[in-house]
Amino acid sequence: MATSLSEAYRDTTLQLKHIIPLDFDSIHDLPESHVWTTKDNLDLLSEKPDVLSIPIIDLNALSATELVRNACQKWGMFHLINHGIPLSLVDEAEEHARRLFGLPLERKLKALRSPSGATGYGVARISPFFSKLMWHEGFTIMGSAVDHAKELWPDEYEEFCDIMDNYQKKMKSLAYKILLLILKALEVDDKNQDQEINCTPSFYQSEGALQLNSYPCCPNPNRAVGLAPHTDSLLLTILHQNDTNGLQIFQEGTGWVPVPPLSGALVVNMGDLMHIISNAHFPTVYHRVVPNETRHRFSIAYFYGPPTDSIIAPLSKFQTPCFRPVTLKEYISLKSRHLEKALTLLRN
Ligand SMILES: O=C(O)CCC(=O)C(=O)O
Ligand SMILES: [Fe+2]
Repeated sequence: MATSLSEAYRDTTLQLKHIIPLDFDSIHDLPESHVWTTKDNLDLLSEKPDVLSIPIIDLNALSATELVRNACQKWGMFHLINHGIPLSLVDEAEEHARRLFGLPLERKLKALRSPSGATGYGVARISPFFSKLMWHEGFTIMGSAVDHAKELWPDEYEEFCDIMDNYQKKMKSLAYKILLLILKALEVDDKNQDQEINCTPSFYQSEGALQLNSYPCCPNPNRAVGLAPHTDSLLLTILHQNDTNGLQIFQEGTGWVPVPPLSGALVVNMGDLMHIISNAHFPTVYHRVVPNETRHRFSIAYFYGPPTDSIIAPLSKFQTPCFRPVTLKEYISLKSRHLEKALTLLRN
């Protein structure tokens, strides 16, 4: 039987300190557990001014394929405008994320992710790889949010679920459109997509996950980290960020480049699987979030991938594949044990 995405994430058991976030409401100073130093990977000084910025692409532009190809090659990321997602839906989803994170900690803990689970309230999944904790709390949804939503709001969970369902549905069809555009940018002929993509026909029956992120105002942002540097595992991520800075991407030879929010736009970034499929022509984006002293940042990330049993490999047009084939399930397991080294382990 096919493995669902949440089952694929269920093979690790974590300690509670790597699940339960801080009670941010009761904290006025940065606790030692959250103080990062250069040794802990805190490298804020290399941040570059706003002179560099990732491209803005209009989904309906005649030259969209060309623009996507250039953006993916150089940045692995772009802002997307005219994406067709109603802004009212994005606003509603953000509003409900705020409502969730605004609950008292005791209430949020009712929906705590279980030690071997994939969904619910908790710290970032990458947390066990770092000695210090992050200034962040998250809520992960895979499929229906109903079980956890009932734990949060026993009598009024339906609206939250409806909005998250609708948001995921719309994101999924947008992600599919973007995938087709990217395949075109990689010069995969429409007719030969199944053959070119060296994996099972079910590749297009995608699975996705929704990650709500909250980064409360931080008493000492220069010594804290919102979300530690990482790459996203699946094919591509579509991100909404509220009007608060924080996201940065790492550019080889340049350093950390800020990705300030652009009103009405969504941020699209390549994940590890796209890096594999493109035979490393498109970088997987190494990114992080820095906290803010006066503003509370919220973001909503939709991670889009193929079914977990799909085999992922460089497109067959690449004569010298630099990665060996891998199922998504196997890749998730490699990543949860080796984080960024997982890709290196697949190198031919
Ligand atoms: O909050 C953000 O901008 C980034 C979120 C992110 O990187 C993630 O959820 O994987
Ligand atoms: Fe990410």
